[in-house]
Amino acid sequence: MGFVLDGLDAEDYDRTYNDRDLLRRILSYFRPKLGPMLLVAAMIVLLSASQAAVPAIGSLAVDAIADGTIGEAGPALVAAILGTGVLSWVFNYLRQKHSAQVTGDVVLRLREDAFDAVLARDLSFYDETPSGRIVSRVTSDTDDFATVSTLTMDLISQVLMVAFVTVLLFVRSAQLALMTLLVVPIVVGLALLFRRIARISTRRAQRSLSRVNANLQETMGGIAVAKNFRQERQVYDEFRPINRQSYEVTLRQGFVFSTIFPVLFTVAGLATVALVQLGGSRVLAGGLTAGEWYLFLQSVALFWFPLTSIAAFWSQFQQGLSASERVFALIDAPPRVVQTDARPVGKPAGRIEFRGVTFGYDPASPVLRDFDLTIAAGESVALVGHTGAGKSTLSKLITRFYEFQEGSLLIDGQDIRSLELGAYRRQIGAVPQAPFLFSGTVADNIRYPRPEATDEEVRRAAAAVGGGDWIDALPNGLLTDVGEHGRALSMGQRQLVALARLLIQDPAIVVLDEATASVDPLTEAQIQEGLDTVLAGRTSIVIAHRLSTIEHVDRIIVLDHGRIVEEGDHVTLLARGGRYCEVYNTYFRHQSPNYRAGTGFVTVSQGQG
Ligand SMILES: Nc1ncnc2c1ncn2[C@@H]1O[C@H](COP(=O)(O)OP(=O)(O)OP(=O)(O)O)[C@@H](O)[C@H]1O
Repeated sequence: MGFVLDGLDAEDYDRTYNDRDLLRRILSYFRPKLGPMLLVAAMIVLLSASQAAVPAIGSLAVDAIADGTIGEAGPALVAAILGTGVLSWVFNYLRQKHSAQVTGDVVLRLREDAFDAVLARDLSFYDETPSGRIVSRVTSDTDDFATVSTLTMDLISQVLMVAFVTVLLFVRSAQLALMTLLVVPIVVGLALLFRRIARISTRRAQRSLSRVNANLQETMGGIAVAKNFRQERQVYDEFRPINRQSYEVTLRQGFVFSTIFPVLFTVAGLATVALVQLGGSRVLAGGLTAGEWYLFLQSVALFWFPLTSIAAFWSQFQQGLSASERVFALIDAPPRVVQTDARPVGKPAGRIEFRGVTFGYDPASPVLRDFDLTIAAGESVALVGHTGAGKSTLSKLITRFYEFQEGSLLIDGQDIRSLELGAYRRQIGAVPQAPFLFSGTVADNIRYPRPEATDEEVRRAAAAVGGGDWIDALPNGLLTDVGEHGRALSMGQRQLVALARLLIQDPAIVVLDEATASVDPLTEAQIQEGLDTVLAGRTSIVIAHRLSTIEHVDRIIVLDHGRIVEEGDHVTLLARGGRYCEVYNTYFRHQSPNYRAGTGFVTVSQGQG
């Protein structure tokens, strides 16, 4: 279907639940609310009965007029109509109040479960799923689900009212009642047929909307880059087809839904004509009273009302059902990182061994093949190599953000899969290139891994990093507000905060992706000093971008296309003139204090590579 449906595929964790499972799942959310729901149900029954009483009283009035007894019966009938009006209002008020409470509670729990599931997802989930799509599952999808429960209660109420009217009609004339019921199978058949089509087009509409959300979210995230490169036009041009697609899909959904009404109204109109004809001839023949005839006409009209409103609600109903399906799929998505055991971790020494590890983001094209590497406890290792060599991939496996396909990864000789994941992660200090700071103060951010850390501990950690002078440079010291994502701090300051945070966490293993952005020499020196403090006594794996790091570490590992092509310390490797020297010439040479453009190249031996 070309453009209109492009990119509207399901997420790979999406699934289709059959109606029974979906219903069972939905009901499981309502079960804890059984008490208030029974109250709502009682109110619905009473409300429907009092509404159905109105045409019944009307038909008594018509009969009373016909046989001339309206004079005596009139006041009682008027009082009955008024009474049922007041009662309807009271029942309706109680129903609305309690059903709003039930729905609100259910959505609250559903949203908590969805958010909990999102937090539990592996990092691969976030790499693969645009955050806008996740946001729309947790927010608008749960809202759509709320609409379903409100609509369901409305529908039940209407259907009950029809049931009461039908009973009344049966009491007065079985023949007319049976005539009215004749149309039910036709309408139900049509509605069932329509249901399938509606569900498909609704699902597409939701996906297209979440594509719009995802695009907006990404744009906001990268707005600084877009503006810097004057790409506003291109960003807009990318948005337009996605927005257009949402328009087309929603329009198509509207068309699908609008087909049901003409069909239903036609059937309803034809059936009403037939019924009026049949019933009218019976009245003329004297088989029915005028009151029965009145009740019959009212019933036919009432009968169509819930049936057409089922169709009218169908779109929202379908929307809510497929929304709930999407939320459940998110909640049920199986984790990729699977632990086989939950052995206690304690304080590991920090020995890391990759044994024949094969891993690919897409298993069909591995990034690491049969990879072996042993890092001793307390050793500091720098990973270097051209972009895409697999440096970050190694760190993502150690942090257990991704699941490898073959081989084993041992921590202190124990299979990484057998460890208690939460405890293991607490022993891993991972620092990304651009450390993320949460809104709050510098102290809040340093305390992040251990909220119970005292002010004194926080102050000591900050002071231990780079001598602590950087804190004095902050306008409000440790109480300086870092702004959204830490934007109020310089890149260098953010890195210093991240290092102090590591000291509070006190992990056994540090995995650090060094920032590529250069900072001023003073901050650089503070960061270097901070690193020396933070890495002392811990196993560290640094994706190195700074000359001072590669000069200081115990061992440098040169990676190329997921393989180790050389290893050793800086001096030995430089002397060897191999692959390391190529990498050095490209990335590190210019950082030397003696660097002058065009000089300082290290000779690479022929035949290397
Ligand atoms: N989330 C991902 N999904 C799919 N492929 C990925 C993903 N992350 C990395 N890759 C691929 O895996 C390979 C290794 O990437 P990796 O990020 O480990 O390289 P790197 O050496 O850290 O590079 P850089 O220095 O640029 O960060 C690359 O070919 C990259 O395209």
